[in-house]
Amino acid sequence: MKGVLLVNLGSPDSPTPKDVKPYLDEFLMDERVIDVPKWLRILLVRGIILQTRPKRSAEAYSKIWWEEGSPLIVISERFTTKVRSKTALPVALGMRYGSMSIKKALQELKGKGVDEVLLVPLYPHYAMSSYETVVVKTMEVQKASFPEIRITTLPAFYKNDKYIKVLSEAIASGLKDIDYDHILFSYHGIPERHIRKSDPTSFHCKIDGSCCQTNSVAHHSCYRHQCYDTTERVKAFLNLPDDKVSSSFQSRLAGDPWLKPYTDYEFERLAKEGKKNLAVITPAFVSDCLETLEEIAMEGKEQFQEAGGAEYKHIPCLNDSDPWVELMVEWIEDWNKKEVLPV
Ligand SMILES: C=CC1=C(C)c2cc3[nH]c(cc4nc(cc5[nH]c(cc1n2)c(C)c5CCC(=O)O)C(CCC(=O)O)=C4C)c(C)c3C=C
Ligand SMILES: [Fe+2]
Ligand SMILES: [Fe+2]
Repeated sequence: MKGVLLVNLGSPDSPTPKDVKPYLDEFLMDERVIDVPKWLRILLVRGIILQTRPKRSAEAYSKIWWEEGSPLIVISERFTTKVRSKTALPVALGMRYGSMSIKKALQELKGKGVDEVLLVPLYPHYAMSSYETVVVKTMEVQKASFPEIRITTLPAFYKNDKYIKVLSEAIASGLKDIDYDHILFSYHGIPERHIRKSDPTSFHCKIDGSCCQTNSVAHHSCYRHQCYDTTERVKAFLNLPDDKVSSSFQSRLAGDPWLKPYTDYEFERLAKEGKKNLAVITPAFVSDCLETLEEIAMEGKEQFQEAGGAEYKHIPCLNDSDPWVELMVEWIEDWNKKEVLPV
């Protein structure tokens, strides 16, 4: 019997340093997130980062936490409930990090007689620290505990026509509330090194981005190319003026160079260039979370206005909106009935 496993990133159990610390430990000790030798990762994560970050992150989580829990978890649960109500297949939700594990979700599916699973990493773009780590972890759990289950993975959908339509229409609806001078597409950043590592040709990806317009097999796994592609496709769908749209990368950790331009520098640059009214979209995330609600909707607004900007609007992620739920159900049914996956 077929079933569906939706996987998002995960959150701490509560916005306290006590619960944030083990969550960050699991997250940052992932070799696809901090990709250095294990001894150095232990030194960096446990010896340095976890000494101070849990308190700072807990404060940030406290600002956005809902009565029902972490926005990312609550939204993912609402999405799952809606998807479940529109398909006959069993649908389970797991998280890559934290207590809602992938193992528990697979156990739930197995309990319902499922032996063929469609794995849906809830990320539009491929990055080794997001999409890839979900796939690798799920395969590890499958091999160790559920050898009878066969897994098929939904490809990254960053350029799928139907996804671009749903995303563009959500953006168009958000843009009605602001007489914008500029629209910033802010994607979660990754260290520059990661896109080199994900390049199967070992020579295509250039750190300056000059490679991303040339067609290459490397783009199947080039996060930066895929982000720019999403921006271009939305721009074309909505017929947005070229000079009013740009892309940037947020949420970097100190240390190595990350993908540029950096979102926080862009807020300042755009305001200083005289852009008064700014709309910000965050398409690397399908659900609102710490990185969109705190870093972009709260901190970003302050940064933009302090630098001279006036109106500022963060357009929400797709969350549990009906068009997004319906598209996911369509992909699930295509796989269920025709073994077809979205391209
Ligand atoms: C080396 C560090 C990190 C990489 C690489 C990274 C990539 C990456 N992350 C997301 C999506 C999310 N990240 C979120 C939070 C978050 N991310 C990092 C670090 C890296 N992410 C940290 C330390 C945190 C925790 C919060 C903090 O201390 O700042 C979230 C939000 C989680 C939530 O509970 O709301 C998401 C979602 C992607 C898509 C990605 C690669 C493309
Ligand atoms: Fe992250
Ligand atoms: Fe590229």
